[in-house]
Amino acid sequence: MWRPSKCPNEVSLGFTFSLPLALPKQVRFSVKSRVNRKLVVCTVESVGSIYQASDVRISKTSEWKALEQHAKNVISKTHLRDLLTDPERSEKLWAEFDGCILDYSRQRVLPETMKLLFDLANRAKLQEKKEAMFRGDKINITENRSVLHTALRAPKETQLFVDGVNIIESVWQVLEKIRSFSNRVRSGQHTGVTGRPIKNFIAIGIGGSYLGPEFLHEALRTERVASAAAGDRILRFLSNVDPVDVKRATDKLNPEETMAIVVSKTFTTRETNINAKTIKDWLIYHLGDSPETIKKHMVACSTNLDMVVKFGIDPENMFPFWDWVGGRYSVCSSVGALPISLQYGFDVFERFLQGAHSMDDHFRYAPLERNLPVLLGLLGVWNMSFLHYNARAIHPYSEALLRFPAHIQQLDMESNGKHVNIFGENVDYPVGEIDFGEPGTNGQHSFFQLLHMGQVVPCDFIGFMESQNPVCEEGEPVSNHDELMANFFAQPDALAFGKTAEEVEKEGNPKWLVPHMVFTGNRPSSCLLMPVLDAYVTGQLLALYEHRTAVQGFLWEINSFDQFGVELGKVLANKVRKQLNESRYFNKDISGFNPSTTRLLNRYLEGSVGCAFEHVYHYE
Ligand SMILES: O=P(O)(O)OC[C@H]1O[C@](O)(CO)[C@@H](O)[C@@H]1O
Repeated sequence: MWRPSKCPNEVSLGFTFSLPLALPKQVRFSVKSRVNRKLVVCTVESVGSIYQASDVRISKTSEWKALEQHAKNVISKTHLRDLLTDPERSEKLWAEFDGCILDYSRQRVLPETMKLLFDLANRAKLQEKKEAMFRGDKINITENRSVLHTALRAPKETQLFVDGVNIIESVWQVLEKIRSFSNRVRSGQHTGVTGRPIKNFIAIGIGGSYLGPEFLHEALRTERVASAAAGDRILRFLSNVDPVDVKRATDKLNPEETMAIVVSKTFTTRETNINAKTIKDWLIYHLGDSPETIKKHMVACSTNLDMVVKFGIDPENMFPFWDWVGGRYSVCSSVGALPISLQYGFDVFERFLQGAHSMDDHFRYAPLERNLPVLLGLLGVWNMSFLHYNARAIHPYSEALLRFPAHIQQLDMESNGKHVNIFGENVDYPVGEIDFGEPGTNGQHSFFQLLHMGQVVPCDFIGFMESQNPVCEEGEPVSNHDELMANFFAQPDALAFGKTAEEVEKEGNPKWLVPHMVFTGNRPSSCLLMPVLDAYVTGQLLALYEHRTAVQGFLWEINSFDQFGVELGKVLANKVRKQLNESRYFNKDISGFNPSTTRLLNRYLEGSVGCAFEHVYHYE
């Protein structure tokens, strides 16, 4: 597939086209064309040979049809209760890598189903697409960008050239800068403006500039090595533009000992900019309005040096990353590296990178049949597109992963929540699940009723061989971690086997009550069993789920790496902001909105602002 790029500004060719060529690498050449009678010369570049407009669309291939038939004629007639009696099947539906075990025998599949899914993966050129991603081809075609979060965790000695630059060298330059800066702050060499050591950090960012680092921070907070390294330091996150979040983030912190880390890829995100401004004012109010205050107490992670400098942050205190790192894939860049290294030390962050890299290599090189992210991705496609389950849940049996479901929710839903394929055509099959989850056992006492008796939601159960914080309570039959894990083992079987009317009756329940107590079962899930949750394992887990999302996007032939869906709401908020400014301070009537919004806005304006500006600014 080919796309026009580098056209003169006034010309938008607005199309992509294919040539009957399948070239192995990206190439560029120029074409002359007449647009509005003007002769223009554009550079045209291949986005690689992985997508050809002339290819048969995935849902029209014989491999896709075979799976549809298989779902209808074979799988629909099976029940997990029966499938799980077959030891050979259980043995086959199991894969292991580097301490991580995936048992997918409770998925509604047979070994034959997996074979058909591998055929589909081959037909979708999964191997080539993976390779194109790792190689740095511009597979994010709508934004003309490479997708190289895997380069963020590549070992220092490796090389990867993108547009003539060895990006691994750039990655490690930033990591080394973070290592040295975090060492200086942690050792007290870099103090606050009043000379006090810095021991509180507020990471200001939203979406991908927040959820990944927060999940990682929570995962490490109770881990032995990381928590010892953190000492009495405090790391908090400020994401929501709700001023209440400012209160929560700054509550009881001494500004003299606090550093704000502004994390924004674009540095144009309204929520982050307002929060950064609010924290800047908070620091200035308490520490004085001198350039030193900002220099000592504010740093940034961004791709936008100009805006960082304009904001007033010393360019020396900016830790860059690159346009080939998508926001939701950015936790391994300075976005996660800086806050986590300040809180826990760089060594802990480096272990996290190593875990992620180990999973990257496995994803890149292991055969499909033993490849954990590929297996998870294929099962996702199977459940969504062939069995039509449109949601899925993640249940980590570890409180330390309490923010993991939220991170995966953004990662996956922002990536695969699409309605057109890579060619711009409507997809004629369901893509993009609704992801949600809670740590077990909390989820069990909340929404599991629906999972057992209501809609069918495929689940991932994530458990750990050992606890981060082992406790044995005298008089109890098992340790607290075993108690937790008893649930990890029980829930998938309860979902799979259910309980028949006959079984309920046998328990002596009155007849009228029986239907209320029947569990239909046949509800699919996967079990991931991992070693104790440390920085390395957290890295493995992250990469596993990042690649699962990519696999699904590759098979569905969608672009998992853009996010235009978040734009429309932002544009409308701009219009509302202008209206609020004009109505509140310049007595203008609400205009230009539909009747429902006009009514709501009028009602809202009856409320009090609760604070005042010194000078009212007319917003344009
Ligand atoms: O890092 P930035 O540029 O502030 O963007 C924050 C987030 O906003 C989004 O663009 C949309 O919500 C995310 O993709 C991104 O992670």
